[in-house]
Order: sequence, then C-alpha cells, then structure tokens
Amino acid sequence: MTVAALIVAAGRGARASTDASQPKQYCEIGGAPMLARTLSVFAAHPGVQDILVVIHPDDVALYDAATASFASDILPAVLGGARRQDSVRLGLEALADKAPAKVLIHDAARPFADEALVSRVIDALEASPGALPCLPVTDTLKREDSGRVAGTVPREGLLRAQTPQGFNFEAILTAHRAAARDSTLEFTDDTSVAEWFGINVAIVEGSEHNRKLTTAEDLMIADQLMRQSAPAGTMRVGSGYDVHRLGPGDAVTLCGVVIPHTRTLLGHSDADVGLHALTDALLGTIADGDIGAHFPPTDARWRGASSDMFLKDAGERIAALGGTIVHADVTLICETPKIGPHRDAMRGAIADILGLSLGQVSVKATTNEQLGFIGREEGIAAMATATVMLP
Ligand SMILES: Nc1ccn([C@@H]2O[C@H](COP(=O)(O)OP(=O)(O)OP(=O)(O)O)[C@@H](O)[C@H]2O)c(=O)n1
Ligand SMILES: C[C@](O)(CO)[C@H](O)COP(=O)(O)O
Repeated sequence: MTVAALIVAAGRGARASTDASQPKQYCEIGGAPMLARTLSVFAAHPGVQDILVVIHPDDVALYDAATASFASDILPAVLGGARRQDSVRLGLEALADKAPAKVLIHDAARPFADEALVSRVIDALEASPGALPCLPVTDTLKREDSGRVAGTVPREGLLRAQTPQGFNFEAILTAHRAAARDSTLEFTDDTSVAEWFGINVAIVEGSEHNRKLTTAEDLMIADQLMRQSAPAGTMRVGSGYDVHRLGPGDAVTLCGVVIPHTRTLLGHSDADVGLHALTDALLGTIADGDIGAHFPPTDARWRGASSDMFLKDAGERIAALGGTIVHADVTLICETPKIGPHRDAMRGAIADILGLSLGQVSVKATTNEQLGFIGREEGIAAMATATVMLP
C-alpha cells in the first residue's frame, strides 16, 4: 500500500498574529522552523513514500529556506487556496498522478505529531477508508453570551479532532472535488468533508503532544518547552583508536580492570588500550590533540603509569571548557581474554574516573575472527566514541 503525506502550510496564521512576513509555520520552535519539525516526522516514517507540501504563493522563499535539508525527500511544493479545504483539494489534485493508495492530510501547524501516531492512522486505514486521531474533551464546556456564562454543554461523546487524518486517496479526492462545486460549503477538517460525502471514518487515539499551534501564546509555550528539553550548547562526537602488542606476562589491564591472562600488553604505561582509545575520543571532542601530545611516551614520568590519569586529564580538559560528557562507548577487539564477565566492572571503572553514571558508559567487545595480528593474538586493539556537550 503506497502512502502519501499531504502537509497543508498555505495559511496566514492570523490568530497567531506573528510578523506578517513570516507566518507561524515558518517561525522557529526550539531553534528549527515549525514546518521543518512537521516534515521530519513524515520524512522519517518508514510507511510514508511521498510527501507534498501546499504553500502560499508569498512564502516560496521562506519555504525553500525552511525545507532545504528535505529537498530530496519531498515533491515540489504546490500553491494553496484561500481556505484550508481549498489548499487540501489542490494538494490532492497535485498527487493524483502519483495515485497513492492512501493519503495522510496533516497541518503544518502541528509540529509534534510522532511516529506512533502516524502508524496508528496508517494501520487503521487497512480496515477503514478513513481514520481520524482524536482525544476526549477533558474540560467542562460553557456557552458564552456577551461575556457571561449562558449554559453548560455536555461533553460526553465529544472529541477533539487532530491530524494527520488518513483516507483512501481516491475517496477523499472525489469528496473534495464534490465539495468544491458548492462554494458555500465550509469544512474545517477533512473528516468533515468525508462525513458530508459519506466516507466511513474510524477513530484512533490522538496524542496530547500533537497540539495545533494556533495563537502567539501556543508558539511561545512550544518554543520554551523545546528549548528546555533540548540540551543547551553544541554536541561534539569524538573517536579514538589504539593498539598494543601482547608479550610475556600474566595479566592485561583493559578499561581500568586487571584481568589474569596468559600474556600482558606491552607499552610505556600500563598499555590499557581501552582507556587510551577513550582518552583520544574525548580529546577529539574538544580538538585538543591526542594522548601522545599530552603524555609523550618519551617522558619517563609516564613509565608504567595507570591510564586512569590520562582519561581523568581528558575529562578535566572538557570540564575546563564548561563541557559535559554525555556518553562514552568503547569496543575492545581481541580473541582472548573474554570481556563479557568483566564488562560491568569496566563500565564502572570508566564511570568512576569520569564522574559518569553507569548508563552513560558502554563497553563492547568483538573478536577479529582469528584474522590478522589480533587473530594471531599478537596484540589487542580498541575503538572508542565519546559524546560531549559544549556550551
Ligand atoms: N488557506 C489555508 C488555510 C490554512 N492552511 C493550513 O491549514 C492548517 C490549519 O491550521 P490553522 O491554525 O487554521 O492555520 P491558519 O489558517 O494559518 O491560521 P489562522 O486561521 O489563524 O489564520 C495550517 O497548517 C495552515 O497553514 C492552508 O494550507 N491553507
Ligand atoms: C484540521 C484541524 O487541525 C482539526 O482539528 C483544524 O480543524 C484546522 O484548524 P482550524 O483552526 O479549524 O482552521
């Protein structure tokens, strides 16, 4: 079943009363244009094959700027009409050549739809020609008359309709075409068009996050929430690699843990390849050289040194820049010893040295399938990745 997403973004956002040169769908929410956030949900969804956006003729430059990173994922935009229902119909007409089996019609003004919600709508379309995500009304509803309460409206059975609203493509295109023949017919959503035309629409569970951003206050609250939840600063990722020879001995030190073994790792320090690779990964995040630049093997002070100090030093360099280590991931590559029984002790040792929680540290291992110098047990290698937030 082919599924297209039709995103309507041709409104003026009058109720948000933003700067007229920038309707609400192009305003930044947590540092990204609202429309880009909306598109990202559909571009990442494995069940959606085509995405078409309907825009206002005055917004072409804004649209190009907001969607530059999606250019290869979306069809060329089409121009909308005066009312939402006109924009939807024009979008459906533009998709007619593609003839998708199903279409998901979504407001650009709902940037917080998520993959699970989109999946619920798509899944419901297996059994129904229409699917509408809804949530129950939870406030008591009042009728107003000239600033005074004129009555209470029973809320039982009332639902708040959201988007994406999913339909059999041919059915909803036919319904919109029919509705367009009578310009007095006004519909605020596509399920209303479907109801009017006689298309059966199933109800699926909506999402409280999937609010339509309508007023300036909605935009401000959404922006604040996104900024609070996003870690402030710049994310940096560093990588490291190290290898040491194996020689005569009875233990190896790997990721801060001494493991009895038939050989030992040779090196100027304790030759802990795991901590060395991770030290380089951390230094990489702040572009501060490598372990050899700070602790030269020619310097007698580091002879036999415990590699804890190298790792601690890299952590301190990051802290001095106001940075925070988010996560560390080490992969040890060796035939023996078996790493599994020592994995948690290694994670704990790294967490202690860097002041992290266990959940921020990963240690993995793999053999080299008996290939090459690692396979012949002439040496042990390690790779590491570290993630750091810098202010
Ligand atoms: N002629 C129109 C009117 C609305 N929309 C889109 O339909 C969605 C409905 O949300 P709404 O909050 O009604 O948007 P606006 O019409 O822009 O808002 P307002 O009514 O406050 O002007 C929005 O993504 C909007 O861009 C559209 O594509 N074409
Ligand atoms: C389609 C819709 O999002 C469903 O809730 C909504 O009706 C569109 O916005 P409007 O404010 O009704 O124009």
